[in-house]
Amino acid sequence: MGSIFLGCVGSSSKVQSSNSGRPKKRTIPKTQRADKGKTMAAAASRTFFHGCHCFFHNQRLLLSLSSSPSFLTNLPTLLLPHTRRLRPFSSSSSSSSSSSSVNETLPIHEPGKESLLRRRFNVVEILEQRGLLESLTSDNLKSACSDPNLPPLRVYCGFDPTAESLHLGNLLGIVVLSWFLRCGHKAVALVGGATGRVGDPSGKSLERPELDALTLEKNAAGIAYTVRRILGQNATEEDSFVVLDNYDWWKDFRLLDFLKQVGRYARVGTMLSKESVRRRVESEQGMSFTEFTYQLLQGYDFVYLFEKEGVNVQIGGSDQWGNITAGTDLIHKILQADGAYGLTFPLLLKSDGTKFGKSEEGAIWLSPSLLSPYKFYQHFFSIPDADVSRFLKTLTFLSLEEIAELEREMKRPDYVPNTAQKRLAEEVTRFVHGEEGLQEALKATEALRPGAETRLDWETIERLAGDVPSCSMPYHEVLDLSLVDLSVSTGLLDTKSAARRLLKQGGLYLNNSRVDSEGKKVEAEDIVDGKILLLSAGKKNKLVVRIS
Ligand SMILES: Nc1ncnc2c1ncn2[C@@H]1O[C@H](COP(=O)(O)OP(=O)(O)OP(=O)(O)O)[C@@H](O)[C@H]1O
Ligand SMILES: N[C@@H](Cc1ccc(O)cc1)C(=O)O
Repeated sequence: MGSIFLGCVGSSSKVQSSNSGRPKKRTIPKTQRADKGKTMAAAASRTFFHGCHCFFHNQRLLLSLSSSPSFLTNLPTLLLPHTRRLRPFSSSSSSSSSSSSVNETLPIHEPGKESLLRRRFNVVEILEQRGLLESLTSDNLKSACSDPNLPPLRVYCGFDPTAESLHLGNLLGIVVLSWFLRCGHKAVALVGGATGRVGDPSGKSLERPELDALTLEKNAAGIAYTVRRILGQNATEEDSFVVLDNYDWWKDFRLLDFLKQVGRYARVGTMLSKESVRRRVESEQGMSFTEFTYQLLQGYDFVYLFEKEGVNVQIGGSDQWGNITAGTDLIHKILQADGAYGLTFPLLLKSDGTKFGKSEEGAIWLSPSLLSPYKFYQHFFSIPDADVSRFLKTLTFLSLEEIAELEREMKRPDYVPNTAQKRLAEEVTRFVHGEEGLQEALKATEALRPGAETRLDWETIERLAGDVPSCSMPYHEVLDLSLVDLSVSTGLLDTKSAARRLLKQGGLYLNNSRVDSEGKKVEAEDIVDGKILLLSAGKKNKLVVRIS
């Protein structure tokens, strides 16, 4: 498995100019706020204000909590007035139909809740400390996110349905949304049912292949389900997030209205200067007009969400900077409103420096139907020591103190290898697949460990068959066959001499029990529940044999 690392994690974040594709260290100039802007801002503010929650703490309490092992995992339970489970936005529907998703508006403000407002944890500082902050459109977000006199922020992150599942790279967006939720803010996960039809050119050297409507709908439903599941099982506050689909507001938007309401405010020079456009325009293939317009679609999404849902922060990977600033610019120009922010986080990169994306090879899928919790867990369990600390900071909610302690442990002579990886694998698997998924992964890991005491049953091995190679053989061919021959005829090992060598070294296993004798043959009682066998060559190379 290739190692992965987070690229360009700066010690301090940049505040970038919104107009150019290149980072500049200056803040967005304040536009003059016209009456219309005031109305919008007030409307946005009104919607933000409902259901807000708070943290009863002072600096001392924060410090003492931050030294507890998983203070922010437990933080809502410790500090929030409400500890109810989230109302199942997440499970109320298992698929997202675009028309129903738009009805999932965040609830209306409950009067009297403002009095509960206290100083909040500063989510931007937390992200910065954990290497999850690349750039901000304005430093004002740092104060806006922790000011007790302001309503909670509403933050959104978009995901285009270009595959049926999200992947590890997308998980960063969900983690960042989750940090906002943990710090008392509200979140919107946006599925790009419309933008997925256009294709984001950001970070792509070639035009994306067009997907048919049915595939897009299926993918959108899968992604909405995954985000709801993950945020739902990790949020403790009812009504703190919704999942929307931008097809809902794009499907009836007519071209002439778009040109009048949006296109008129967009400057072609600015659009051309975006990183995603410049690179493609200079390429041999060039860029279609369709993909060129992408930034305006995502830009208008922010305008729409700002106006209708009171969303005032958009987050995304650093490749999204151009699209996010297209949105803040349009909010300034169309609505003449301040108070919209963009925040990007560094991309999770593979060891070859390429973005870990869903259309790349070897994606670590978040959907259990594409990658079992066991395989997901194993991925993190096998991460090189050099990457563990960064992954703990960016993908888990463990306190920095606890991570530092794990780092210290790793340097001790009596350190048990993979202890930190185990913790990482447990935390990330629980976050993505829930406690049940984690237990499934742990059970499978134990069952697959050569020499494990666990008695294997047919169901356990059958479940593993999705994760390891498998084959079928008739009962009469398997019975009495030597293990050496079986290893070769099933393709587990290439040659009989390789099988004999491994057996002598003690590396050949049948149903987790070491095969000691070259003469060992398959007996009726070796066939688990009369249906299945598990062969292992060493720790990692496994094969399931179904008996037909
Ligand atoms: N490797 C990554 N690291 C951090 N964020 C990522 C990564 N890949 C995608 N994202 C973020 O996930 C969000 C959704 O991205 P998107 O839907 O384009 O997925 P994608 O995996 O990049 O798709 P594709 O591979 O088709 O470009 C964006 O904010 C994007 O920046
Ligand atoms: N452009 C984003 C997805 C997205 C779509 C619509 C938005 O409004 C926001 C984000 C991506 O491909 O990564």
